[in-house]
Order: sequence, then structure tokens, then C-alpha cells
Amino acid sequence: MAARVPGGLTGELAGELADELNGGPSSEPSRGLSSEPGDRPSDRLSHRPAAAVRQLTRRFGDRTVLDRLDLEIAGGEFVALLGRSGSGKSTLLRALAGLDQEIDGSLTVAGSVAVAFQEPRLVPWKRVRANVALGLGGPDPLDRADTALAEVGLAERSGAWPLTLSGGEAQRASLARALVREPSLLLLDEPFSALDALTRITMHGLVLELWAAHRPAVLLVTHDVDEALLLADRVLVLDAGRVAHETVITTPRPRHRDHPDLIALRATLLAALGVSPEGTT
Ligand SMILES: Nc1ncnc2c1ncn2[C@@H]1O[C@H](COP(=O)(O)OP(=O)(O)OP(=O)(O)O)[C@@H](O)[C@H]1O
Repeated sequence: MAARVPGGLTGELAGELADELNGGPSSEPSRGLSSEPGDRPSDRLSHRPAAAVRQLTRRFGDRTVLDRLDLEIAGGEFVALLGRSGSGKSTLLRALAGLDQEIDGSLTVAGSVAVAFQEPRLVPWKRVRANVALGLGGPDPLDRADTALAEVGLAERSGAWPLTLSGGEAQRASLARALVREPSLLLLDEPFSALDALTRITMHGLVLELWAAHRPAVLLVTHDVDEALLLADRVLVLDAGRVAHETVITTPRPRHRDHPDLIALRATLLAALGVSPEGTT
């Protein structure tokens, strides 16, 4: 069965940015399915899922990385995805982003998708503002880029060259580039893992602010159980190609990592990952 992939990202990113972002031409730039009216964030009260994945399978040679995986993400929901290294987290994210067409099963994303990667992937020869606006359709892309940069606290660095940004600033710019596309699904692939601990805490606060203001559905890939517990409505653990464990977190935000609910959930998640609380397997 062929996968159905929406055109929101493929139109904006896969065509013009994928070569820059992924170091090579995308295998199939666009399948031409466009965002439907009614998929904008303000229309999401219909509770239509932001993403629905059914029986998704991805093989690399004779290795099956995703194996008939089912997943649904509600509009506006914040989902974190954990899993051991090599469990297929990035593979799933790339499929949702429309960057991988070699998949079996069905995959439906309502509206547009934007991605922020572990490395900010800014084009070094374009100023920050132009990076954020890169591939952006519609009117006044540079003005909209500036608005997004202000929202992530980077207004003053809008005219800077990417190489002059700190790691945290570059990751803010990457978030602005995702945000300016007003995605109904925001995919975050370990966006904070290369940052120092203090910057990471600041970025957690920023992401929650942006999420509250724009309310996209979020799928955050992370290795950090605490990050998942602090941010997400629901935490999934990927194992053997499928969602092997699911934890719903109802603790109100802002959350403190020492909250008794989170301490209990941390132990559950570590067990689901096959890791003892002391960190040994
Ligand atoms: N293009 C590719 N060709 C061959 N194998 C691949 C390709 N992309 C991914 N894989 C393999 O698929 C498996 C899952 O990779 P993936 O990057 O999705 O894992 P991950 O859970 O994101 O890992 P990590 O936590 O280390 O980032 C790995 O074994 C990887 O080597």
C-alpha cells in the first residue's frame, strides 16, 4: 500500500530546503497533495488527528526498522518519542515529514508540517532572517521571519550570519524557521541534545511558550526521559519497530522534575526502555 503524505512540508521544505537540510536531493520532492482548508490551527477544534499512521513499515535492505507501526497524534497534542538508539525514531519522524517515500502503510498528516533537527542546519551564506524565510511562500516572507525571530527572542540577531550564533541562538533560529510556517504538526528531532544544561532548560520553557501560543501538535524525539516528562502530554517508547509503551502525563505545567507523579512515571519509562534507574541495563 502506498503511503499518503501531505504536501505542506514537501512544498515548502522538501523542494527548496531538503537539499540544504539533508545534504542531498530528496528522492521525490513533492507528491502534490496540498494542505486542505480547515487545517489551520484555529480550525483544530474538530479534534481531527494531526497525524495518523497505520501499519507503517520501513525496511533498510533486509532489516525492518518500523514494523506495522500504528500512531495517532491529536491536534494540539504534545507527544514525546523515546527509544533506544537505532530503534527508528528519526526514521518515523522523517516519514511523517514527507522526507522518506520508501515506506509501506498509510500516513496522513492534516495540514502543514515543519521540522527542527538536532543540528540547526542553517545555510551559512544567508543571514539568519533569510534562513528563516527560505522557501517560505506567501506575502512578506522576510517580515514574517522577523516576527518569528522576535518570538523566539532573536530579534536582534536577525541580520547576523549563522556562524556568529551561539548553539542556543542557532537552535532558536531553527525553531523560528519551523514556527514561521505555522505548522499544524511540529516535528522536533532531538533539538536540545547538543545544548548545555542551562540553555536546554531555557529552551524547554521557550518551546512550551511557543506551543501554548500556536498550539501545533508536536512530536519530540528525545533520549532524555526528564525532557519528555517535563514537556509532553503523552510519552511513547519505540521498540522492535512499534510503539511498545505509552504513558499519559496529566501533571499540570510548569512541571518540576521532583514532582511525585513524575518520579513514578520516570521509573515506569526507564523500565520500558530497559534501563534501571541507576542507568545500568
Ligand atoms: N538510509 C539508511 N540506510 C540504511 N539504514 C538506515 C538508514 N537510515 C536509518 N537506518 C538504520 O535504521 C535504524 C534506525 O535508525 P534511526 O536513525 O531511525 O534510529 P533512532 O532511533 O533515531 O536512533 P538514535 O537514537 O541513535 O538517533 C538504524 O539501525 C539505522 O542504522
